[in-house]
Amino acid sequence: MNVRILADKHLYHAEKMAPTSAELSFFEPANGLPADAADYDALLIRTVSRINSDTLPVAGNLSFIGTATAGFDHVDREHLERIGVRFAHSPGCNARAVAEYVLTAILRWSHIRKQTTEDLRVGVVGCGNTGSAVIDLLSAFEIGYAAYDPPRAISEPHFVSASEDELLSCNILTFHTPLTLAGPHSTFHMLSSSWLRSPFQLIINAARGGVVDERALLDAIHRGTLRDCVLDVWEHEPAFSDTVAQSAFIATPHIAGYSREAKTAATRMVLEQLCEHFSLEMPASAEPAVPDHALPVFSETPELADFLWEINKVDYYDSELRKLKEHPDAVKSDGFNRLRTSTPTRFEYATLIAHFKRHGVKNIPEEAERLIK
Ligand SMILES: NC(=O)c1ccc[n+]([C@@H]2O[C@H](COP(=O)([O-])OP(=O)(O)OC[C@H]3O[C@@H](n4cnc5c(N)ncnc54)[C@H](O)[C@@H]3O)[C@@H](O)[C@H]2O)c1
Ligand SMILES: O=C(O)[C@H](O)[C@H](O)COP(=O)(O)O
Repeated sequence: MNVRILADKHLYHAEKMAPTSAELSFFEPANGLPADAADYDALLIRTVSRINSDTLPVAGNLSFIGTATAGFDHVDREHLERIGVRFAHSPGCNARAVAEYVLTAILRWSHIRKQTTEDLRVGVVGCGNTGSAVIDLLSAFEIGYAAYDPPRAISEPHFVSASEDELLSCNILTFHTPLTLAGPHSTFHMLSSSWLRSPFQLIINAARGGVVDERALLDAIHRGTLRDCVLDVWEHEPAFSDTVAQSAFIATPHIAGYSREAKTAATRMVLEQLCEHFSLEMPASAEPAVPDHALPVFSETPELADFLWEINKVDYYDSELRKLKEHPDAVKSDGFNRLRTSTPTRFEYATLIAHFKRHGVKNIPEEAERLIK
């Protein structure tokens, strides 16, 4: 069978990793789903393409849709089941990348705000792939945490969730749940004025816009019960509120999970499921290699927070996003999407540190060893 695949043109390395026997075509997601999408056998998307009964009323030839992402709130899975299309995603593909973003943000914040990490207790909301990776890094740096995930405690008897009271007594909250609009554990506006009655030093949302009520967040900042927030995701993405962005300690355009390792894994995982579905052979794929020019110079050993800030791209995304402020919504949304798709993706810390050592970079902080998995 000649399998015809239609893929988002920004799907990382799709052309290098797709089965050679399949025919691969691309679409520009900014223009919506192409009218002929259902003529293909398989569709590969990212979070920016919504799949539901309006965008894809009938399956046509399609028997497989895969999103090369961990989250799938952009896909109506019940609709796909009704029209007989298999759905696949890439669970855990970017857990480590998001965890490194969160650690970097916490260390940067505590460095600038002059807080010692011993005084921090981080409430991790949602302890699946990403929340667990965050906990691994917090543990590696001896930062206290409370693991809050009541649904997981129900499905996994060995997992004990922190109580809501324990969670709300933390000074930092970081969110790692899916966005769900209904059900007993719905997460829409999970962080609202009710939880924000408790004082917090820092709120981090690298899950989905909508999990955090931005209006309640701003109110808490204005009231002084919340000191700072770090936002990677926004309620009306790709549009974002200037006021919220300007109030944020760090504001980024949904790139917490954007490492080359994560992007490679995301594409690979979804293609493996596609190959299994169509009985195709998956070609061997190589891990991304760091280009030689990416070498920092440290005249003396920096603090870990500065070292990570220097070698990460969070600072770049943050300053570029802020430059979009006060533009009309269409320009901001376009800029937001462009920043996400045209910025060369970062490498994870373990890869970078190994590369620096190989090339004799001096004065790497000793604590950076804890980032090697
Ligand atoms: N910013 C980014 O780049 C980025 C990257 C990856 C994932 N995400 C988002 O983060 C979400 C989580 O990712 P993951 O890979 O860890 O998913 P996952 O499915 O492995 O884990 C999600 C966890 O959240 C828990 N949960 C669900 N409802 C909850 C509730 N009401 N209270 C507490 N816990 C709850 C689940 O029980 C589960 O353990 C994704 O769905 C996606 O939306 C964002
Ligand atoms: O859910 C996910 O995996 C993340 O939000 C992911 O980083 C989104 O990636 P994109 O849709 O931009 O490729």
